[in-house]
Amino acid sequence: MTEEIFVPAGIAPSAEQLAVQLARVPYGLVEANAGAAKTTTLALRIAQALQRGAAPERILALTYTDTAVLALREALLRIGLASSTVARLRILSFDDFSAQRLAEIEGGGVTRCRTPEQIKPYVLRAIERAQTLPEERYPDELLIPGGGEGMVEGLLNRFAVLKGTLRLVLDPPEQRMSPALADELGHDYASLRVYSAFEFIRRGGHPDHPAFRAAGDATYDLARLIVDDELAGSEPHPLDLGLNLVVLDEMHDTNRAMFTVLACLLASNRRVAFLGVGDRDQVIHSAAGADADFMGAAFERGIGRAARFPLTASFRFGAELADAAGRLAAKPYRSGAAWPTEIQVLPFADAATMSRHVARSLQELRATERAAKAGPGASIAVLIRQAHQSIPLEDQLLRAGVHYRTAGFTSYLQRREVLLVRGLHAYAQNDFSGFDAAPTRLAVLQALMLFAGSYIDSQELRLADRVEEQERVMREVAADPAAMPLFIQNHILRNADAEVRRRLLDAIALLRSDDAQAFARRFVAVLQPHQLAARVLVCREDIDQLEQNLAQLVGLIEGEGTLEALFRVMHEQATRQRQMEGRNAVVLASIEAAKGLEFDHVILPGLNQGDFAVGGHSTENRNLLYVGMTRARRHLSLLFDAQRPSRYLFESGLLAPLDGAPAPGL
Ligand SMILES: Nc1ncnc2c1ncn2[C@@H]1O[C@H](COP(=O)(O)OP(=O)(O)OP(=O)(O)O)[C@@H](O)[C@H]1O
Repeated sequence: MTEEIFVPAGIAPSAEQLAVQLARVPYGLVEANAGAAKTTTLALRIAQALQRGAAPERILALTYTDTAVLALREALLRIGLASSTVARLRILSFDDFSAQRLAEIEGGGVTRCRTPEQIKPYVLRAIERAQTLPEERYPDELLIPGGGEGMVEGLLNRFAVLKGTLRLVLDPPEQRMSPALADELGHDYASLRVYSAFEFIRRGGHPDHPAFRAAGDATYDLARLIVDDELAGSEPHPLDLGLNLVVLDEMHDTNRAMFTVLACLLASNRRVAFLGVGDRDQVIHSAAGADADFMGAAFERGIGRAARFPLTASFRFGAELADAAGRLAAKPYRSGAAWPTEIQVLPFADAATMSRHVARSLQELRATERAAKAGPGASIAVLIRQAHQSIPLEDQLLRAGVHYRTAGFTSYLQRREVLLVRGLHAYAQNDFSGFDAAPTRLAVLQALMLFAGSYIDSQELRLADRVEEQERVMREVAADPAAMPLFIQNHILRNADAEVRRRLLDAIALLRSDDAQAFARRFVAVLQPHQLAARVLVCREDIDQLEQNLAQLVGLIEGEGTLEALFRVMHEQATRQRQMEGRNAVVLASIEAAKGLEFDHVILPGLNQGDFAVGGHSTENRNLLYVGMTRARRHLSLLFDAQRPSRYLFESGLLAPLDGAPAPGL
């Protein structure tokens, strides 16, 4: 009997795609380049399973990120599945799926912490606990200067690797931990001791479930239950969902904990088939132990023999871009698209000129589209490496009237440090009328509180009442602009630590003087944002970004001339931003946030030596450019500082080194 084949809308599947769609193998794997239709082919495989009679609830699609969840949903709708059917499929990120299963097992009640700042108090308590345990045999190893504040980020990174790799779960050391053993395990003794104290605190208090979970913890906790054989006796098995099909997108980002859950999932659903897809050159999350080998030999070793399917050509872009991406990633790259992709590589004298160029070309493009009245305009993304790059860009987009939305970071006008400065200026001028919406005034108060050191943002139950009370009072104050100055004076500045208060008051005096030149020259030195941020934020990258954000903000004064004009323009821009239309908006996003998506035009500004390869050349930095440039369908623009092009522009063959020129830098 020949089977009925699902026929998608809009595309004619290639023979390679059909082979995957119709496969009847227990396990299938596809390793293929960006744009080679991996997500679309997963969607086709799902559609075929539905065609064969599977109920949507018996199909599970897993991804690494929330963006990939959206990309898969869109691919399913694009090939013609009804939205009511797509809504019934289980499409989840790995961590959300694990959290859902654990909620079934534990009965819920576990708080999920979303930011490192929310976990910070627990890490500090773990350091304290590790240092004061009476049975500690190497107390000298645990002497940490300065109360451990500066170590929180590094510790969290090490915890993520320990959890992602299940290092201490699969291979528990037989002897008691010692500095020599820690060394053998490839970690330092202090980190491992603080890690056990942290896990003790996280698990403490309740017999059935932990107190809280941060990103990755749900997958780790579920993997632990599996490794410790704690699910084996349950009837039915908590991972037996009667599934017919499991698909996994972005499989290159799989770590050991995820793989353990996947293996158990496939073993617990008797009649399940599996299809995983990925691209080794898109690994940008190796910090949590991601290892592309789980698509390779490790799959065979851990789960079973898999049929391997090719998808050899990119449907997203033409041969020029396939060629450049192939050179960058040093692999063969074919294009199967019926159109050429135009690539522009443009040098600029500085970031301001570059931003003006981007805004002007987008303005012209939208005007041409409007004149042609040809339906929805092209999809456009400006993809940036670091959030602070958005400030001159957003400033120019707002001036040019280009509608945009941000992804992966908040718009610069809403960032905490920018709200802090705008709030200090309004306080200095005793005029909050520029903040015309109560939620923005509330955000200003929260930013001031945060940097003054009086903001409570904690998941700890003993602080819950205080958090709620603080929020209530701030909401009340924010409702009335006239109440802002007194509250800032009496509750924020007065309660701030003496050193911080001095800096804030100096900054206010400088803003009150209305002296643009003094502002440009001295504001950063007076406010000392680095120290201000280091007291409250956890990640070095966030602290650096905050400092860079303020430097960029101060730089905007050049275009304005007076302080009054600068802050008035920001108020006006914030109002204009609230009125922007979502439809046809340009997407201004981090590269990470655009992974899995595609756009007709992609603009990548800032391909400069020293800017793009944050922290120096690494595979992850190269992969970020690979991910960014392969989002483009028809046009790709790479913009760089004429004096210092990134070495990746040479590696991708998009810039030719001049004869006798020095070797390109980073
Ligand atoms: N048979 C086909 N004919 C024409 N276009 C196709 C075909 N199959 C897929 N496409 C299109 O190719 C583009 C890339 O597909 P898709 O997003 O699935 O690639 P991908 O491999 O998942 O990419 P990435 O790894 O970069 O996220 C999409 O626009 C999709 O609609």
